[in-house]
Parts: sequence; structure tokens; C-alpha cells
Amino acid sequence: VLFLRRTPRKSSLDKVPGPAAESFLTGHLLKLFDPSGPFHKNLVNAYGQVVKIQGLLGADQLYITDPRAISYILANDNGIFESPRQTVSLGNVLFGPGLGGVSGPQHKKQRKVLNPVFAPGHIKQITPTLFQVGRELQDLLSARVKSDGTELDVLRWCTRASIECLGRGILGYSFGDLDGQNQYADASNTLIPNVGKLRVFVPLLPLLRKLCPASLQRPVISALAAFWPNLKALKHDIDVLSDTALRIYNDACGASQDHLTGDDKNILTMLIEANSTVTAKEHLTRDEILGIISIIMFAGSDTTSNTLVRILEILARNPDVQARLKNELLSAFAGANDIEHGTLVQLPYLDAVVKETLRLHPPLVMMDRHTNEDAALPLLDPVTGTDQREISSIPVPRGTIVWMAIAMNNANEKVWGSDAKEFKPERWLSDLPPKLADAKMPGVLSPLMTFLGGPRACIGYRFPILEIKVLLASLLQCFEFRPSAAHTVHWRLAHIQAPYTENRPDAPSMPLCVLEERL
Ligand code: HEM
Repeated sequence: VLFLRRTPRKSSLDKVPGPAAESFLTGHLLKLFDPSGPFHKNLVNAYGQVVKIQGLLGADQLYITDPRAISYILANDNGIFESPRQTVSLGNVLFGPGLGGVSGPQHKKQRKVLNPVFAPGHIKQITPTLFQVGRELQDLLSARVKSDGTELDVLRWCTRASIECLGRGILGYSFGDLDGQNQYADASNTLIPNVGKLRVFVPLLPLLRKLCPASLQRPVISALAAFWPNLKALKHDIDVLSDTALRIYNDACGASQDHLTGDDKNILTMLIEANSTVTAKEHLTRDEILGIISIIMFAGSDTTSNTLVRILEILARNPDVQARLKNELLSAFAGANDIEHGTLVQLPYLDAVVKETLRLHPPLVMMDRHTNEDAALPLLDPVTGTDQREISSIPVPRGTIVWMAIAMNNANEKVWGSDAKEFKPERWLSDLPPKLADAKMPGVLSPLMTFLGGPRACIGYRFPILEIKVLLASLLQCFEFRPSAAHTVHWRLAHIQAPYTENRPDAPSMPLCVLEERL
């Protein structure tokens, strides 16, 4: 009822073009959350770079590809625009009060302490640790090929490697053998499906959290979970995530008391040290650091391992690309186990393959923001309104959800050229189209929007790029990848894009044929 009352009957968005909704209840949301279908492409082809769509109960939303409009949203993020309250509330419930689970000044304070510890020099130091995990992944796959045959679910092992890279590289913590028991991996795997089973309650979270004092929230959830199996399963996952964060934090506090120096330092110990020197106003509480550990682990694992297996899938389907990449790596490594960070990151074809995959297949295909007040969105390319007049600035009423179309931006033919939707790593080996510079894409890894930009951009974006390069180099030194003979893979949107097969519709997997080439 509240929702209906707040929906204006006549909206300033009435003249923005867009398709009619097929359902008053769910609007276009079901199609929007199926990016493998043609809906996203059709929206842009038929209506242009700003499209009006419908959310729940007929609420107007905007789907935006226009670079200037997206720049404006990101420049005013955490102000006129903000992560929707229910998204932040959900982040807080799942991970605690760290980054994704907080907003406003608290979010700004956390970014201020964290940004310097994610600096390029610190990420670079992690390279030898990542190569060590790469060697463990080589040995594990080799053993699995011998025991299970050449058809393997490479996603399972790449995800374990990714968790270990984050653990050792960023947080100074090891989860143990890559094929040993890992409660964290199991819980983070079932977390989003378990949230999905209770998804009708997610829009109510901000209200429920307001009504129930913080000190009572846990006891109330425990009491309800006793007779509500879906809540019990979700609570179990949340408990595993928060227990893991606590173990990692306690380890790091012990380690930083031993006064680690130089190479022994990791991002977390640096954060704990930096936190001890900031002013009282900037100081992060223990719960905030635990929340930050939890969100780093969750935001950093599947995004990276899904991208890594996406590359392996592309290589399996394009043997010429695989052969060229392998040649570049074999001559750079010349039989050694690892190479210098500077040499690795400058390998041109490796860089091109990674960037081209992140461009065409961003794990997060779109991100939403909510207007806190009335806003006017400037456009780079005017759109034609439903009254046939040109619109160069869109008045957006307070309370509107706007979607930034990351994937469509990365493949926008207007700026990337007519081959924008093709996988062509070579495009990165010569000058990129001049229109890209004119568009001034506001991403932290411009011209890609994959890690977004602005105050909520991916804080760790340098890390997954390095990790993917190291693990890919380690794998291609020993194995050749070919498409699975038994299964067809379909990519679906869970919270991020993930691969599924027809025989395992409930859990992501990436079956590939893995042929060992190591002598
Ligand atoms: C290919 C891999 C990755 C992609 C595509 C990716 C993408 C993104 C994007 C688009 C956001 C912005 C979300 C928003 O606007 O609400 C984000 C946020 C975030 N990412 Fe990543 N990410 C990746 C890997 C990582 C890794 C490895 C880490 C940790 C080392 C990480 C840590 C975070 C954190 C903590 C946030 C929340 C930032 C905030 O709210 O201020 N991500 N990521």
C-alpha cells in the first residue's frame, strides 16, 4: 500500500520511450534478470540509450546505456543517487556493516581507510603467493585427471583456488588443501540460492530492521529459524561466513602484534595497522572490519573464478586463440615456474584476452541506484521522446530505480564499432576507437564498465585481473582445454553470471575436457 501511495500517477518519465509491461506485478523484472535472452539488446536497439521500464507494481524505472548519464549517476553516488536501501540492508544482514552493508558517511569513512591498502604496489607484492596457489591448482587438476578422467568441473577447482588466493593474498589466511573440506566454500555456494528462497521478504528488510532493535535481531532470527527450514539454511550460511571472518580477523590481529614487515604484510594486516593510526572519527570498529573481511571474500571469489572459467571455455572453443596465448606464455616462462610481476602484466596477448573477456562478459551485467531526490540526467546522445521531441536531459523523480547497463555499455556499437559484440582480443593490440575517448567512460578500468566507477566502484579491481593472469598462465603451461563432450553450458544470472548445465540446474558448473601436457 505504501509503495502504491508513493508511485506518482503522472510522472516526469512519461515521455521517456520504453516497452509496455506484460505484468503489473513484476513489470519487466523477470526479463531484465535473464540477460542471456534478447531483452537487454532489444531495449537498446528499439528505444535507445535511455529506456523506461517497469519494476514491481508498475513503478517506473530507467535502463541506461548513455555514458554521460552514467557518469552523472556515479559522480553523485552516495548523494542524489544511492545503492537501494533494500540492497544495503541485505548486504548488512548477510555480511555485516562493511562496505556493501553500509551507506552515507559510514561507507565513505571505510573507503578512506581501505583505498590506500588496495594500492597497486601492495597488490603487486602478492604475485608470488598467487603463483604458489597456481602450482597447487596445477597439481590438483593433474591428480583429478588421473583419478576422475579428462572431463572435469573446472569451476569447482577454480573457485577453491580463487578463495585461497583471496585468503592468502589479501587476508593472510589459508583455507588448507584446495581439495580438502571447506565449509566457507560450501556456505558461500548456497548463500544466494538460500536468499532466493526468501526473496519476497527482501524488500521488507529496511522496515524490519527499523522495527526490531539491533540487539534483538539475532535472537529473533534464531527463534524463527527453529521452525522455518529455509531461514535455518540461510542462517547456517550467514553463521559460517561470519565465523570465518572472525577466525581470519583473530589470526590477523595476532600476526600484526608480531609486527610483520615488508613482504609478510597482507592487505588485512595493513588495514589493521592503518586503522590504529587514524583519528577517532575515522576509526573502524571490530564489527566493521569483520564486515569488510566478509564482503571482500564474497565479492571477490565467484566473480573472479567465473571469469576465469569463462576464459577457459572461450579458449576451449577457439583453439587458435588458445594456441597463440599458450605460445606467448611458454616463451615468457621459458620453463620457469613463475615470472616477475612486471613481465606477466605486460604480456600483450594475455592482457588482451583477459580484457576482452571482462568487456564482453562482465560478471555483474547491470547495477542499480535509487534517487534520493529529484534529479536531471544529462545525456550524451539525446533520445526521441514519445511526443517525438528530442530529450537531452531527463527529469528523474525521487524514489526512482535507475539501472546502469554495464554489459550493454561494454558492447555499445556506437562507441566500440560494428564488431562490438564479437570476441576479438586483437582489438586491444592496436588503437581503440577514438569515440571511446570522447565517451569518457567513467569506469575505474576505463573504457570498461565491468568494475563500475565512483565511490562504490570495485575496491579490489586490480586483484582479480592479476589473479586471473597468474592462474591462467599456470593452467595453460600444463593443460589443453577442449569443450565438454557430454554437456552444454548455459550462462545464467544468479547474483552474477554463472555457468549451468542441463543435468545440474541448481548449482553452477563448468565441465571441460582437460588434457594434461606436462611432461
Ligand atoms: C572479475 C572480478 C570482479 C568484478 C567484475 C567486480 C565488480 C564489482 C562491481 C561492479 C562492484 C560495484 C558494486 C556496486 O556498485 O554496488 C564491486 C564492488 C566491490 N568489489 Fe568487486 N569485482 C570483482 C572482484 C573483486 C575482488 C577480487 C574483490 C576483493 C579483493 C572485490 C571487492 C569488492 C568490494 C569490497 C566491493 C564493494 C565496494 C563498495 O561498496 O564500496 N571485488 N565489484
